[in-house]
Amino acid sequence: MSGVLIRYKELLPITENTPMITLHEGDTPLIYANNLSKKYGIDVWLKYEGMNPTGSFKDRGMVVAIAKALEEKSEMVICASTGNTAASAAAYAALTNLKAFVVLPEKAIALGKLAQAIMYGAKIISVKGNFDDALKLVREISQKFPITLVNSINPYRLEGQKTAAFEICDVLKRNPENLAIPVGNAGNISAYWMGFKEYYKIGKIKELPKMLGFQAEGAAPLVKGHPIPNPQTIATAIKIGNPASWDKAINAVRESSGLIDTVSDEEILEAQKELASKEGVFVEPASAASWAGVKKLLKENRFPGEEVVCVLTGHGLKDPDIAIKQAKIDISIEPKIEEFQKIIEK
Ligand SMILES: Cc1ncc(COP(=O)(O)O)c(/C=C/C(=O)C(=O)O)c1O
Repeated sequence: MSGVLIRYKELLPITENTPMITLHEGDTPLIYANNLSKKYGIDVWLKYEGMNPTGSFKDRGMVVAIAKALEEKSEMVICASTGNTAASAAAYAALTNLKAFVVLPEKAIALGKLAQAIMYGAKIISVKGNFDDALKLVREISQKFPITLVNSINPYRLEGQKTAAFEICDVLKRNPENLAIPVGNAGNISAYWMGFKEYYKIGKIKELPKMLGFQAEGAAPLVKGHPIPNPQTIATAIKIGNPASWDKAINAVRESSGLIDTVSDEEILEAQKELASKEGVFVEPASAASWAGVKKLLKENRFPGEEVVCVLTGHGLKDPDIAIKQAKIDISIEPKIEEFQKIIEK
């Protein structure tokens, strides 16, 4: 049987009472980007987390958080979300007959994610504010009501998400030299670092990678060094002004001698297009921040080394609006072969 709970049982907080649930999350592709590696002169690997059951890396952590909630006889779960946590919580709650409340910043959720939360049957609550306001509210709710909070402040979330670091090392049979990752609420960069350190401790890898975190220019509290009250970016998944795992993320960057930097919305959209058109890997804008950041470092001659694994955190179909806005329908013709003839002869 596949799934995160089974595959890394010994390294997860699993007891004999933990229900071994799964939507067959994890074991996502680690793709060698031939074209990008050739063009940019470094080895580029893509960890395609969009291939998880609900289309983002959130499933890794959610399966552990929901399994532990069931073990603790919880009947309701809640999360604030920019969309992917909500989609994942709704899916695993559906699987396990838990009631899920998802609290979303109004008018800021990508279409695909909203569709998922609706179809999986979550109770959708839209708040008049941003993600940070929503997170503050759900923290208060989970203190006051018998509802398990499943945001990445729930330690079981990071426990599950660290398994992506294990998978990368298992496939490469070593640690990667550098890991590039988008940073919003900062749980994922913290979870990867936790995973690499655990693998190092048990002798599975001989060295530790540098952690290269990237935030959107208009939503970069970790880079600016203070919360951003009104974060702005087209990459709605990382439109977060006050990350819950702030200290863990800074610690991961510091301990790994890595860095945290910003990328513009333009650089994000360019990277999203390049990943799709050059490697056939379609990711949502926030995910492309990892590749956009590597390109920025290469351009400024600051890239540390010769290899990188870019974490591509969510599938491109999550945010079709953004993708369609980038495209233009090239040609419209009468459905006649002669019309096509004119095109191909140009
Ligand atoms: C596609 C995608 N890429 C990157 C991030 C940033 O990860 P963290 O730095 O661990 O927050 C998110 C985060 C989304 C939420 O926080 C949510 O869904 O509420 C994401 O969906």
